[in-house]
Amino acid sequence: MKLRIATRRSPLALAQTRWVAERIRAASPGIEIEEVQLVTQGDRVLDVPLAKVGGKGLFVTEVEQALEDGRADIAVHSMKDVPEKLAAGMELICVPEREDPHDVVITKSGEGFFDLAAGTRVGTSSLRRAVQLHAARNDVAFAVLRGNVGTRLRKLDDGEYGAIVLANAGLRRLGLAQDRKLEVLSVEHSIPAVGQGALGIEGRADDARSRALLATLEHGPTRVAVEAERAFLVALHGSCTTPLAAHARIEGGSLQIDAMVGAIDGSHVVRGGMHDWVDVTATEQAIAKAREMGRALADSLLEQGARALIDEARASSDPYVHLYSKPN
Ligand SMILES: NCc1[nH]cc(CCC(=O)O)c1CC(=O)O
Repeated sequence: MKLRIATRRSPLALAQTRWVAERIRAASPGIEIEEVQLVTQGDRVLDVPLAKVGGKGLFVTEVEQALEDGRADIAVHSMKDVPEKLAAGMELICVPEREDPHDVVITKSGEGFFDLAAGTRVGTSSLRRAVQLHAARNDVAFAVLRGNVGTRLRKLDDGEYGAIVLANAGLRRLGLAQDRKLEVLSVEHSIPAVGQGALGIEGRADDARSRALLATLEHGPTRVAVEAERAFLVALHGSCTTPLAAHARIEGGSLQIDAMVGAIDGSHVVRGGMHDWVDVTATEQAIAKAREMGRALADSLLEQGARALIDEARASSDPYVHLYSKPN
């Protein structure tokens, strides 16, 4: 029996794909797994901020096409890069257990974000990160930072930046977290991106065989949390330049969601949180409730004026001009 997995060729995408492959093999000994490696549009334009060239779909569309064409059975994505809507007939057929979802600040000498000297150049292309960190410290200078995780770390090592901000999950998956001086940012200081740290395994909705092969990887609490975050995202329908965050987790039988939407100039942030009990053993009901909570939290941010912030981000020809020292 053979399973073909479509994947991007970046080190992180390959690490994620091999993490999944290893677990499928453990659950179904004797299965043959083939990697179908693809170079996506998103991989070809690595020097431009992602938000400027068309956003999330860039990494996913060409991988998804391989599923539609029948060149692959499943595709492993970073959940963070999965667009609001998948192609017709496609589903997230498995959501494995989440890695650490938090953002981290990495420096060469190990000082924390609050110890950085005023004026320090902080590398991140994420307006979500910049807006939230600006709220905590308006005296550092944000600068665009692109490239895959290895490239970004090299730019820190080369002294182009005094600090950089990345997802801990990517570092950990690449085995790069342990030899780095980093500070994990709490949800209080930086609410992670929708889906951060989770994987989304996409397949054809009618492909029962792939779904069965992945059944042991499915992780109920992660699925429920991700569904809440994605319902929030869909309700607000931000563009890829919207400083927007939502993070959900299950704590003691309760689902907690925290979310924010910010102005691209960092002048204004609306935030909110919500918690309610969920029974993750009754997954369908828990998912329905999680989605309702995500939508309700979106409504509460809309009541606080989130729409104007989202529209402003969408209309801006250069959303980086306000908070970034050297827009490009
Ligand atoms: N936007 C690129 C991207 N997509 C997923 C990850 C990291 C892993 C994850 O969030 O699951 C990263 C890099 C980063 O934000 O540092």
